[in-house]
Amino acid sequence: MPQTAIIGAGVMGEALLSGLVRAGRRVDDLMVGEKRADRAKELEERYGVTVVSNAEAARKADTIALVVKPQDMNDVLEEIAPELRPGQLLVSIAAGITTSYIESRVPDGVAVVRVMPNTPALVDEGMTAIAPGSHCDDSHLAEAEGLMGSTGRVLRVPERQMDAVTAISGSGPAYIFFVVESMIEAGVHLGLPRATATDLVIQTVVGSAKMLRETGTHPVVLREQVTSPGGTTAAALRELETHRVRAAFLAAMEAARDRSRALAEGT
Ligand SMILES: NC(=O)C1=CN([C@@H]2O[C@H](COP(=O)(O)OP(=O)(O)OC[C@H]3O[C@@H](n4cnc5c(N)ncnc54)[C@H](OP(=O)(O)O)[C@@H]3O)[C@@H](O)[C@H]2O)C=CC1
Ligand SMILES: O=C(O)[C@@H]1CCC=N1
Repeated sequence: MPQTAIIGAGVMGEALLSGLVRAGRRVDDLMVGEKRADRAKELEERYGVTVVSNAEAARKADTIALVVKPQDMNDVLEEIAPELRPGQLLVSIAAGITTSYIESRVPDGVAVVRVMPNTPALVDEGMTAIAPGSHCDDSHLAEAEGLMGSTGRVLRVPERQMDAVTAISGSGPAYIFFVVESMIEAGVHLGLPRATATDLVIQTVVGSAKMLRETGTHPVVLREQVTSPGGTTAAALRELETHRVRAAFLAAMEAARDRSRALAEGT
């Protein structure tokens, strides 16, 4: 069986590893590149996966997922480049790092796919966008799709859209958790016990997400269904507009897109 290595076993690296294991990938066909001994032991105990040096991962694996921070990417590529050979596939999860950045640091003929997942991958509800580099064929894209498909949905996009994707779905879960946090605090302000407010908000978010996915109805229509004339929802939405929440979301996601672009320049 083809061997897959994951270099960088933090939040997303472990999300990918656990997704592959849950999806039935044989642990014997997986390996992890991790430099910290205590973390390596933890992963070996939790998943039964073999932890190796980055160089060994690069030498042995057919597909190598690069799951380190953008700021660590150059060092990792310098370390593994001498071990790489044409025909191998690099799948990069790092925000902002372009396929051309990676291609210029590895031997010719190594295929690169850039992907942007999100943390709901941990519960198999991830959203990943994937974009091919310049030496990719369809089998490389299909391999990356299979890898990321173990943790949720996968969408192919042109690479020029990746910074926007990062701003929307990559960082997206944080915005939703921020809204949830704010609604729970508001419930507490209104006199609800914290546990009650938490239950109410979480189920409201889960139910609303399910309606969006299962009905396919436009969010504006779903919002209008909740908004009775002269009622409570209209009063609340008016406050959100007065506080320019819609404009704040636009500005926030433009900032995330711009930050993604800047990460490639190492700033
Ligand atoms: N978190 C998220 O929601 C998302 C993150 N991403 C991207 O995923 C990547 C990883 O992010 P995240 O998992 O959150 O970050 P983490 O900091 O949790 O994980 C990065 C891991 O890489 C390890 N690492 C650093 N240098 C090396 C090296 N030379 N060799 C092997 N391992 C190394 C770190 O180890 P140590 O701690 O010992 O330094 C750490 O375990 C980033 O590029 C990010 O842009 C993409 C989508 C969503
Ligand atoms: O905040 C970040 O830079 C990473 C990329 C997308 C989500 N987390």
